[in-house]
Amino acid sequence: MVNVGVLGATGAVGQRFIQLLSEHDEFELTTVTASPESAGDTYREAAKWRVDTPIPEDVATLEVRETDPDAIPDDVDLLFSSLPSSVAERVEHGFCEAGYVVSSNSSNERTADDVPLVIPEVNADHLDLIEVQRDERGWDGALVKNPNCSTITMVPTLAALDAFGLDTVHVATLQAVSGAGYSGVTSMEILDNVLPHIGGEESKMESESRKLLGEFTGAEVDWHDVDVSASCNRVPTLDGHLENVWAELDDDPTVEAVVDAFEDAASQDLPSAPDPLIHVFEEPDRPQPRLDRMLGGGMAVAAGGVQQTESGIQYNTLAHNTIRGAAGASVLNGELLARDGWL
Ligand SMILES: NC(=O)C1=CN([C@@H]2O[C@H](COP(=O)(O)OP(=O)(O)OC[C@H]3O[C@@H](n4cnc5c(N)ncnc54)[C@H](OP(=O)(O)O)[C@@H]3O)[C@@H](O)[C@H]2O)C=CC1
Ligand SMILES: N[C@@H](CC(=O)OP(=O)(O)O)C(=O)O
Repeated sequence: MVNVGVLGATGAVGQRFIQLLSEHDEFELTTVTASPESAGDTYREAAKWRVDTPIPEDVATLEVRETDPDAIPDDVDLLFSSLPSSVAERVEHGFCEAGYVVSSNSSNERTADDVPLVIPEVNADHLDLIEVQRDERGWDGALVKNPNCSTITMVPTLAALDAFGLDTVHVATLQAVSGAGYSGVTSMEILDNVLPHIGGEESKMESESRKLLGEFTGAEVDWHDVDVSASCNRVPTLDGHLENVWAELDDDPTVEAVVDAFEDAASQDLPSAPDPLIHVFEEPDRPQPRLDRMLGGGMAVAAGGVQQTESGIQYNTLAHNTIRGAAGASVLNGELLARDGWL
C-alpha cells in the first residue's frame, strides 16, 4: 500500500478525494490537511460533509493537520492537492522541496514549461517531464497537475480526432454548479437562469488542450497547434459538464470512422481508469448529465450526436466534473505515478 494524504481535504473536491480514496485498493489515506481554522479538529468536526455516501468512519476520526510540510508524517509517499489555487501557488512548492510528490488539481502552474499536465489515457509520456523539473528546481519531490474539468471533458475526444488531423475546434460548455464550489453561485443567481461567463475558463480550455495534445520531446512539450475557441456557460445542473464541440479536420472522415475512433480510444491499465474511456451513444439526445455522468464510476467520457458539418465534425461530450474532472483525475495521475516508479 502507498500512504497518501490530501491537502485541502475538507472542501468540495477534497471530499470527493476522501470518497474515492477510502475505497482504494492501493492507496491508504492516512493524512488530511485544511486551513489553520480547521487544524486540530477531527475530520468530522472540520468538514461539512456533502458527498452522497456516508463519511468514512476511519477518516472521520483523523485529526486535521496544518497544510505545512512539517505536519506531514514521513511515511506519506504521495499527496493530493485540492487547495484554492491562490493557496496552492504559495504552498505546493514547499511540499515538493521537502521531497513529497504532489498530484494537484489546483489550476496554478498547469501551463508551466516544466510541470507535467497529464490525462493518463492521452499523454502519460509527459510524466517524464518530472526529470526536467527535478533538474531545474532541485526538488526530490515533484509537482504534477491534472487539467481543468471542462478541458478534461473534451480532450480525450480531441485526441481521438487527431488521427484525422485536428485543425480548429469550437466548443460551447454547459457547466454544472458544483464546478463553482458549494458557495460559488447562489440559488437566486442560477435557478431559472444560465450564466454566460465563467471567469478564466475559456482561456484555460484553449491553452491546456494544446499542451495536453502536444508532443514531449524529452526536454519540453511542443504544444499542438490546434486553434481552440471556447464559450463557457454555467447551467442549473448539479454535476456533469456537457459540451458542444465543432472540429475542423484535415481529413474528411465519415461519422462511422469518428465513432470508431472514439470507441477505440485506448484505456490505461490503472485501477481508476474506465474501459472504455469514451462511451458513444447512438441516441441523438444523449449524453445527458443526470443520466450519464456516472458512467465508468464517474471516470468515463460520454459522446453522442456525432454528425458531419460543412467544415468537419460536430458532437456532444460529457464528463463528471468533480470525479473525472477533478479528484478522480488526480487519483488517476497518482496511480500512474505509482505504476511508473515516481514515488
Ligand atoms: N469544485 C470543482 O468542481 C472543481 C474545483 N477545482 C479546483 O480545486 C480546488 C479546490 O476547490 P474546492 O474544493 O471547490 O474549494 P473549497 O473552497 O471547497 O475547499 C478548499 C479547501 O482548501 C482549504 N483551505 C482554504 N484556505 C486554506 C489555507 N489558507 N491554507 C490551507 N488550506 C486552506 C479549505 O479548508 P477549510 O475547510 O479549513 O477552509 C478546504 O479544505 C480549487 O483550486 C478549484 O479551482 C477544480 C476542478 C473542479
Ligand atoms: N472552473 C471550473 C471548476 C474549476 O475550479 O476549475 P479549475 O480547476 O480550472 O480552477 C468550473 O467552474 O466548473
